[in-house]
Amino acid sequence: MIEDHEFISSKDVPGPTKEEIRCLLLCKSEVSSDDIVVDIGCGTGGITTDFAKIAKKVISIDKNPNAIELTSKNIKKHDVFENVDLIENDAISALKSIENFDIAIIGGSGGDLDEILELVFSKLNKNGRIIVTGILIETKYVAIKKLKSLGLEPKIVEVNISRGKSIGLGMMMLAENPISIISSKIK
Ligand SMILES: C[S@@+](CC[C@H](N)C(=O)[O-])C[C@H]1O[C@@H](n2cnc3c(N)ncnc32)[C@H](O)[C@@H]1O
Repeated sequence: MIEDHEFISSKDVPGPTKEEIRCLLLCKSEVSSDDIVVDIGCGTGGITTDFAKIAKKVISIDKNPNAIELTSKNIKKHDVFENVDLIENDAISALKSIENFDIAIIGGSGGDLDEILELVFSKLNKNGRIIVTGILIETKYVAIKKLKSLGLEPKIVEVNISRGKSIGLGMMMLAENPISIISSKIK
C-alpha cells in the first residue's frame, strides 16, 4: 500500500483517503484485473492510484480542476497513468458520458448522491459493486435509503482509526475522525 505521505498533496484539495481506508476499499470491492472502476470525486488521487495498480481501467472524475491536476501528478508519480482516464466535470454529467463499468467508488457527491447512485446503478455491469465513503451523517442516510430503494441490501461499517504518536514518555494513540463505508453488490 502507498502511505499517505507518499502522495503529492495540496491544501485546496481533500485527500488522500487514509491508507487503512483505501486498504479496506480494495478488499471490500474485490477488485480484479478484469474490472473497470469509476472513482467519483477523485480528490488527490489516493483511491485512483491504488485501484489502478490492480484494475483493468480506472475512470476518475472530479469537478475541481486542481483535483484533476493533482490526481494526474500522483498517478504519474506512482507509475499507474496508463490505465487511468481523468474527467474534469461534475459527477452527473461525467457519468452520463461513460459506458458501463464494474465498480463505483463514491468519495464526493456535493449533495447529488441520490442522483449519482441512480445513474451508477443504471451503468453497472452484472455483479457490479457500489461503495460510498462518508463522514457526514447525511451521506450515510441518503446512501442507505437510496440503495435500499434500488432493491439492494447495503452494508455499512464505521471505521475508527487511531495512530501512534511519539511523545516524551512513550507513544500515545491519537484518534482520526470516523469514516463510514457503505457497500452494495448487484446480484
Ligand atoms: C474527500 S475528496 C476525495 C478524496 C479522494 N478519495 C482521495 O483519495 O484523494 C472528495 C472530492 O469529491 C469532489 N466532488 C464533490 N462533489 C462532486 C461532484 N458532484 N462531482 C464531481 N466531484 C465532486 C470534490 O471536488 C473533492 O475533490
